[in-house]
Amino acid sequence: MDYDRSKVLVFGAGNFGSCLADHLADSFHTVYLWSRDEKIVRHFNQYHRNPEFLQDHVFPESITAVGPEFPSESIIRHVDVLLFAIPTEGVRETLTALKPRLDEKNLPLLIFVNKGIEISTHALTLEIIVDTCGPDIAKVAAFISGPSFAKEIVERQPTSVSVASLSKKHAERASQLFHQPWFRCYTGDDPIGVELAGALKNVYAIAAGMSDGLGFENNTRAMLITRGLAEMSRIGTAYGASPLTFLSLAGVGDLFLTCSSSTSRNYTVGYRLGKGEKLDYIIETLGSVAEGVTTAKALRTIISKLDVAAPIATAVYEVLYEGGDVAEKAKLLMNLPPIREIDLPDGAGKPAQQLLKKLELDSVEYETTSS
Ligand SMILES: NC(=O)C1=CN([C@@H]2O[C@H](COP(=O)(O)OP(=O)(O)OC[C@H]3O[C@@H](n4cnc5c(N)ncnc54)[C@H](O)[C@@H]3O)[C@@H](O)[C@H]2O)C=CC1
Ligand SMILES: O=C(CO)COP(=O)(O)O
Repeated sequence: MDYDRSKVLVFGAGNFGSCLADHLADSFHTVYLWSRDEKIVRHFNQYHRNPEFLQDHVFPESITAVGPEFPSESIIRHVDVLLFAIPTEGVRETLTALKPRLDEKNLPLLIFVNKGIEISTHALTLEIIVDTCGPDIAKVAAFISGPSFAKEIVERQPTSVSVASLSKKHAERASQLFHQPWFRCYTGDDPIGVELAGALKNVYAIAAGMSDGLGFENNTRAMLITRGLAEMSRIGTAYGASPLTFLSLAGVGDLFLTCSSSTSRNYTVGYRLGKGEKLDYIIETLGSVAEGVTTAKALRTIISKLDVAAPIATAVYEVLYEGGDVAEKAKLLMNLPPIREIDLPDGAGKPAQQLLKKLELDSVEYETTSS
């Protein structure tokens, strides 16, 4: 596979699929952009603009929009890379249609950029890939996540992301494909952690938006980001992901971005809920996907199964799905009993042991709690 000039088929011509198609075409790759919307395909090929998303942007003429029919076997076998930029709820259906069209002896690189958990199965994308395409394909899939608003990438604002795969070689290939002076990629081997971080931060972005919508300011948002990160790491660690992944671009980087900007759809959903709007109306008028809404539901079940404390995610779920009042939930969160701040995995990192020893304070023991 020649990564100087690859042939890439992007699934999904929404904000992020269009943005990444633009980025890759600008790096001289041959790009096909699939949309199931005939109007987008026609308009894109004629005017090099997307009539629904990133409307102000003119795309390179070299991008070919394809659709609305599912891409044919001939185009799928013609490309080196398949890039999936569709919401998580559409991934199973897309991979099921894709599988019989793949050349098993000459697999392309599969890259996923969605940030969510499937609502009916509580599955991560890695699990959906195993279910639909088998473990051999899941082993070489790469996941890209991190603080990366589509609108800012098309403006070539300096951006960095995490790229994870169980296969080092494939993480490096995906990184090499996207890496540019305006777009840095950092590779890693914890796709589950990267996926969870990307999905969970959306739920906490809804919480941060709610807080701003209620009229709270910087202290409250900083508290939600920090305690949200603690919840994310706790859930991720219970899942078997590395706690350090939550300190990456995919973790704290994206959490910070989406909790602090009205460019985020998830933040916007929370903000409008905080202002008293109804969820159904917000979703109907948002014009784009906010994955945190479905992820909050899947996460509620995961939290109970793993038996981990996640009071912020639980409060978001209760507002979204049980008619909970935003201000009431905020009050309840603030009235939880005081707890120890940092949860440490068993036996790990007692704080500053050497200094405590020197000060003869090492016999003082904290009780370990995990709430
Ligand atoms: N917009 C952004 O800045 C970023 C988005 N993402 C993630 O990328 C994914 C896609 O997001 P956006 O492009 O922003 O959403 P979007 O709402 O702008 O566009 C989604 C696109 O996917 C299509 N789609 C939906 N369901 C589909 C299905 N079942 N089969 C085929 N196509 C389907 C829609 O028609 C639409 O064109 C989400 O998981 C999002 O969290 C990740 C990083 C940044
Ligand atoms: O994930 C994103 C940027 O990294 C986009 O966030 P929203 O989906 O909340 O807009």
